Amino acid sequence: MKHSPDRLFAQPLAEVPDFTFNEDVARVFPDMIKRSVPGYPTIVENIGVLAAQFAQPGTRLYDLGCSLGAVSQALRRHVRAEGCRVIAVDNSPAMLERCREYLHAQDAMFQELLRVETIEADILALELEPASLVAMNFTLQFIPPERRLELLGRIRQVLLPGGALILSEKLRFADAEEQALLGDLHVAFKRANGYSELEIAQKRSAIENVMKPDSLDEHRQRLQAAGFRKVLPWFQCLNFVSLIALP
Ligand SMILES: C[S@@+](CC[C@H](N)C(=O)[O-])C[C@H]1O[C@@H](n2cnc3c(N)ncnc32)[C@H](O)[C@@H]1O
Ligand SMILES: O=C(O)C(=O)C[C@]1(C(=O)O)C=C[C@@H](O)C=C1
Repeated sequence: MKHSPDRLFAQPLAEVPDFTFNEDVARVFPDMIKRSVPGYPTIVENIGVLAAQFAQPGTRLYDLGCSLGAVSQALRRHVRAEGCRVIAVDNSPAMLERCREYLHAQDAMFQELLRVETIEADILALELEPASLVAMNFTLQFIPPERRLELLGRIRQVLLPGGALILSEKLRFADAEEQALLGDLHVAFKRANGYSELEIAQKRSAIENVMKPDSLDEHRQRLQAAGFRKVLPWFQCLNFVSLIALP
């Protein structure tokens, strides 16, 4: 599959539009997310490894906000429980079209083992069914904050005993000094990955109205309010974290 380097914000824009997961973003997304999210390849691969410990035979594994299906592909590489089915959901037609192509390319190796169904839908409107694993890799931060508890509550309701939610998010920090330092370190990460000051600034203004990160405390409290009994971070790199939440 052909994907291109991310130069979406390289030229000065008269006005920076709000960030959306459109065709332009879908085309450069593998490069964009790898250069923007510290630890992304490690997180994705290890979601597969963790999922293999929670997946139960004959159950559903959800990948909510699947984008190009990186997590679904990792699930296929690692989960060995019999008769599981991956349900990959995204509301961006551009993302989902490419996701289907990538998964199709992987079918030859894994179709027998782990079937994948892709669904173009708003996860807030989707009827969830019983599942042993739900992964939301950098998706909740794009859900309107006032809808997050309700969504997590519905996920908690469908999770089977012994299952898990794996939730990865960008973090904000209540402490101003921590916020400033980790924000600066994240900018340094982007710079080290070849983004210019202009690209970093324009991406920030594109994303600030659409992506609303929470603090780790807010995540813990909300997950507990949604009925999860245990929340444990298994990965953090700078201001990006991944949590395991147990029903
Ligand atoms: C940062 S990307 C996720 C990256 C992906 N999980 C991965 O690991 O490569 C966020 C995705 O969530 C999707 N999304 C945002 N809001 C959504 C919603 N309400 N319903 C379904 N998908 C949504 C976006 O279209 C986008 O593809
Ligand atoms: O915080 C940023 O600047 C990011 O680029 C983060 C982030 C994300 O966490 O999902 C935002 C959107 C992009 O699609 C990829 C990465």
